[in-house]
Amino acid sequence: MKENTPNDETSLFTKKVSRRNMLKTAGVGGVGVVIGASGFGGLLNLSDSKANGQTNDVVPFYGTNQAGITTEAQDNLYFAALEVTTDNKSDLIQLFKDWTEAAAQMTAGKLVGEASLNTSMPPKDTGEAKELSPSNLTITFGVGPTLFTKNGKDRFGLKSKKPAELKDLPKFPLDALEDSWSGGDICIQACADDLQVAFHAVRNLVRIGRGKTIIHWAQTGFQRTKQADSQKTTPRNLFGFKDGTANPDKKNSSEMNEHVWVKAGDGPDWLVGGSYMVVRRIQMYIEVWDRTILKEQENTFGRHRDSGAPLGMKNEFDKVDLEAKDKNGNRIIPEDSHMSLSRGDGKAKILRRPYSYADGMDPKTGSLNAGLLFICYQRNPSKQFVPIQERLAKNDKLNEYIIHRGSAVFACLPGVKKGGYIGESLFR
Ligand SMILES: C=CC1=C(C)c2cc3[nH]c(cc4nc(cc5[nH]c(cc1n2)c(C)c5CCC(=O)O)C(CCC(=O)O)=C4C)c(C)c3C=C
Ligand SMILES: [Fe+2]
Repeated sequence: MKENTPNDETSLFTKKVSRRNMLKTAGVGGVGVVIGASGFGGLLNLSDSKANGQTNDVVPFYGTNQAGITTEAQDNLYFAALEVTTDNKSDLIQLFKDWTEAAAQMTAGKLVGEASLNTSMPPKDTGEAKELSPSNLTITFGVGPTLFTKNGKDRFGLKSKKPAELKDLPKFPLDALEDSWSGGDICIQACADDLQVAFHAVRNLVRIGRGKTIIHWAQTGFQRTKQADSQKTTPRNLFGFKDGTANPDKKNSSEMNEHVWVKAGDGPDWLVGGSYMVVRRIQMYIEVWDRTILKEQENTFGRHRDSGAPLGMKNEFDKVDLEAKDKNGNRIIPEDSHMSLSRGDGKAKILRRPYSYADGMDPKTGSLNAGLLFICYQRNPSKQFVPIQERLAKNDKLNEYIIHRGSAVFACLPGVKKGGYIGESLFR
């Protein structure tokens, strides 16, 4: 553990702006609130910093693409898959409008709706994020195949708009999928550097949707916090390995255009600027893994555990040579290792954005109920996730230690401009 370091001038200027301070600031009409900077020679004018968009933990909600896809992964996730219970298209459109307004408020660190002193009504905002900073909250909305047609019914007249790629994944060998962890008409992925902020976001959206939607399944997720790893090294999964090393570069827009964002000609125009999300809830047999010798663990992934380097190499980002042989002519990186199979010829890439989960213990076995909520984004699941998972499901050494329990595919909607609403292009 690192020692606490005293606040310095820089940290004062990057001090997080809490929802309470933002409200205070809004209430004084442009006159800045000065926070305790005396003695350090610096004053932070919250009004100015907010007006200039200088708060350091706000991810802009509006944009060409939705946030939460190429955004650097926050520490926590709250994911919900919803079922739509209304059959009324206008109600559904109004819901997306209401969600857009609330999501824009919450990601900016504000409360939902106007504050009210009416004690005869439930408050508009549920309150648990009141003093909390925006925490880099992102809220990402997606629509599942069943929003378009369910049990043969076209409830919202959207059937003709359904993209060919928006369909259930094929059944893979060893799948043990449960309905209670699969599918959904709509998904909400809320990510934040504070779990209470992420939970608050989903809770308030679900509350707004009451009478029109119900929760089908939900999952919290975590990774190491950036506070615990100030170097922001690649996070490790619950098997202790660095997970995310060979991801495409989120900051490289041409890579994102090639692998992540749907383009004109890929399918219906309403999804241009969106992306397909594949979610798999994968249970990890932690106790079995913990009894496995290190050499076998490393052969399973094809990487060294501590450094994250490809087997036979020293550093995490050293070039991978799947053909490299040892002095006996054997491959250094086993052909059935997770890296070898997931990489394949290296052409089909996905943007992985997974979170670990830990949900108590399995009452049947007494073992820890933990795993990975594997979330990935791509332009075309049939050409990206599916061929990779087909190779993994057949031969991956990792299959001895994991089991897929849930599966869902969503079309994540394009981004929204101020004045517009999420899903506008679909309902137009
Ligand atoms: C079908 C897609 C994938 C599933 C499902 C999946 C599950 C899964 N992965 C790990 C841990 C690691 N995965 C790593 C690399 C990696 N995994 C996939 C795809 C799926 N993984 C890809 C495309 C890659 C990159 C391959 C490459 O190009 O090198 C690694 C190695 C480090 C890294 O690059 O991130 C680890 C570790 C777990 C634990 C898991 C299911 C529980
Ligand atoms: Fe993987």
